[in-house]
Amino acid sequence: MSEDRAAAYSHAWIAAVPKIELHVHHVGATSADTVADLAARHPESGVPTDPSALEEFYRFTDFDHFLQVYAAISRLLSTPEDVYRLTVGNLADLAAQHVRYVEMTVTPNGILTGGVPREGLVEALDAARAAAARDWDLTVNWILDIPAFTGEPAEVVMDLCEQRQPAGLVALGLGGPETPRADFAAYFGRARALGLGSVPHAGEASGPESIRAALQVLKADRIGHGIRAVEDPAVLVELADAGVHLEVSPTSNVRTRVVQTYEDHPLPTLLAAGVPVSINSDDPPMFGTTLTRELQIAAQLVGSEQIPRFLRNAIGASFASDTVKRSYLAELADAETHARDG
Ligand SMILES: O=c1[nH]cnc2c1ncn2[C@@H]1O[C@H](CO)[C@@H](O)[C@H]1O
Repeated sequence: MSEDRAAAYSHAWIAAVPKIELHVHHVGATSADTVADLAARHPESGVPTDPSALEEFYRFTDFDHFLQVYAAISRLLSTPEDVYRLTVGNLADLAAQHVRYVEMTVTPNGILTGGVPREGLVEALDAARAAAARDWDLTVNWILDIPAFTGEPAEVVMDLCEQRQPAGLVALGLGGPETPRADFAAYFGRARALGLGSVPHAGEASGPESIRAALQVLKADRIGHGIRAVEDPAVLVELADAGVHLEVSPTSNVRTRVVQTYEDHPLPTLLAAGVPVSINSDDPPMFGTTLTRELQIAAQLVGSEQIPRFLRNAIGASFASDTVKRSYLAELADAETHARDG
């Protein structure tokens, strides 16, 4: 990693600043201790029951290997209480980093496969969301995603979208393997007709053509990752002109081996091209990181003076209410003033 530039904002300031998280996967945000506890109840799962052994389990050989591990952890959830405990724990970890607003991506398929009933899943998410608002002043909205595995049933996800469940559902996502994005056109058309946002992953494991399809066919409001836009200057221009925002997670890209090292990360090129970007944590414990650390890494890659801009981009590209947006922007402006004062 390049050495820190004359830091406008210190690592301590970044740790303390109020934050926004737009790209974090529900099960992928689970602490090692919670995963180990769940695994102890499912010895057949092959997931380590010792938190320190999880570190090795989380060493991914490539993106597909990462997806297999993710699926194994999702299947550990077997009751609504499991889902509630896991979700509240994950939201507490965000609140402790001064996250004020999160859009968390839930993959219903992975959890229902483990035997959690659909109503139980929805109730657990509703209760966790209410607890976060009450106990930590953390506003939570949800994105439901379709895992793009061949043959995976998407109607489960669409049914929940139609019922507007869970409370605070704001958008439809598309995760898992990067099969052609255009195959999912009908689902995203239905979601948009329901007033939901379109936030597919693209340009992570596959090239810039997936970003073009996400833009043109899925009418993406934002794109998960999208970093491989740098392989096609025309796609960079398309993103910048349309003002479509990329949710960038540097450590995720290094750990799934989409990018070889931090120095190779395309973040500086995206900024130079005028593409709006935010910094996110993706699956933080699985990648040995946190949102705070991702922002500190971004500061080292492109200069800490960019951090307030990333946070403003994030709230601007979010599906938060105007009230939440206004109150966050005031808090952020305050934090900037204090950095200058002191
Ligand atoms: O970085 C990521 N890229 C793509 N999918 C991801 C990522 N992190 C977690 N998932 C999750 O993997 C599921 C497969 O069961 C996806 O649906 C997605 O939510």
